[in-house]
Amino acid sequence: MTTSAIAVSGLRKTFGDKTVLDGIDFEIPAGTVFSLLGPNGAGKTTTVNVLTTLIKADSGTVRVAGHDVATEAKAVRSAIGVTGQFAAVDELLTGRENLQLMVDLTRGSTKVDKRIVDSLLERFDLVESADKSAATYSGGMRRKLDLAMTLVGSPRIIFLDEPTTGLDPRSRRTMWTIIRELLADGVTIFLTTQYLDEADELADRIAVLNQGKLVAEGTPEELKRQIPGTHVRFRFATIDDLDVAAGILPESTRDDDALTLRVPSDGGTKSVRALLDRLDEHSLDAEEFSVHTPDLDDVFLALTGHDTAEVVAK
Ligand SMILES: Nc1ncnc2c1ncn2[C@@H]1O[C@H](COP(=O)(O)OP(=O)(O)OP(=O)(O)O)[C@@H](O)[C@H]1O
Repeated sequence: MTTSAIAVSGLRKTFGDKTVLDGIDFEIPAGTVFSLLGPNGAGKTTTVNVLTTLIKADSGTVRVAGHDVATEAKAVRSAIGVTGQFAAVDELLTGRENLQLMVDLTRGSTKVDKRIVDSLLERFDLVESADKSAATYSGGMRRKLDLAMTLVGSPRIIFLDEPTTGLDPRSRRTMWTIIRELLADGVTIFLTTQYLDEADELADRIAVLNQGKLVAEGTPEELKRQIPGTHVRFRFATIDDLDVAAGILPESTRDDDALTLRVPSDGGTKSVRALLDRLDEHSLDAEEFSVHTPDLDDVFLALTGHDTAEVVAK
């Protein structure tokens, strides 16, 4: 049985007369990565804050790890880990001391648990700086330390609010590897990010938040198929075959040099099969065919209404 780690229904939140979340619904199966995308100010952090019990929703139900965030906040808090945009690192302490403090708080004991601290320092590539004060850390090192601190209590659900913002490519990769390892351990991850390639790389499902509503939800592939620009490309053996095919598929555009036809399509199995059937009716075989989808940047721009014309023109 698949259980939902997080279930959100009819979630609304207003600040004064500004409606930030206007009735949103989603479910996240346990052991998956869900990524919430949206332009600045869309309400991503507000969503994270409601789900992690930091602020109360105006209406709707939110269950995290089976508990209601409004009435069972304590149970929710003990099941989750949160790494925020503003790292919870204490700058006066060293990296090692920050981690140790978290161990002490989590375990309710002052006994030094050197092994978990050392293994986290190693895992996050922080051994060399472990005994330097966190004030000397770069933004990226601070983020890594912050996530390491989140992992001390082995939470089953982790909220990562823009975990790689400001990280150099190598640190981003380290983060991605760690996120994948967590996933392999069955942890559920709620990820907000401004990097669409990150969502593409890591997320099982993506939701796009715009003006208080979820304007799209699906796997990265499903989202890419929804927007203009998706097409099927056929390559033919001869110019004669290309001529015939262009007659059969008048909606296509042809490239005589490459012997290819580009046919607008949602790229789904049904549509591709229908195209192949139309060629088959004329006993025409393509040498090869491929489905081309726009990348997530295109999806994001199209769905959130920014620069749609530019996307369509591609
Ligand atoms: N405590 C608050 N009081 C009033 N308005 C708020 C409060 N918190 C957030 N907002 C407003 O709610 C909207 C959504 O903010 P939120 O931080 O959730 O967006 P976001 O999608 O996380 O944006 P970003 O990508 O810039 O972090 C913004 O217009 C913000 O100004």
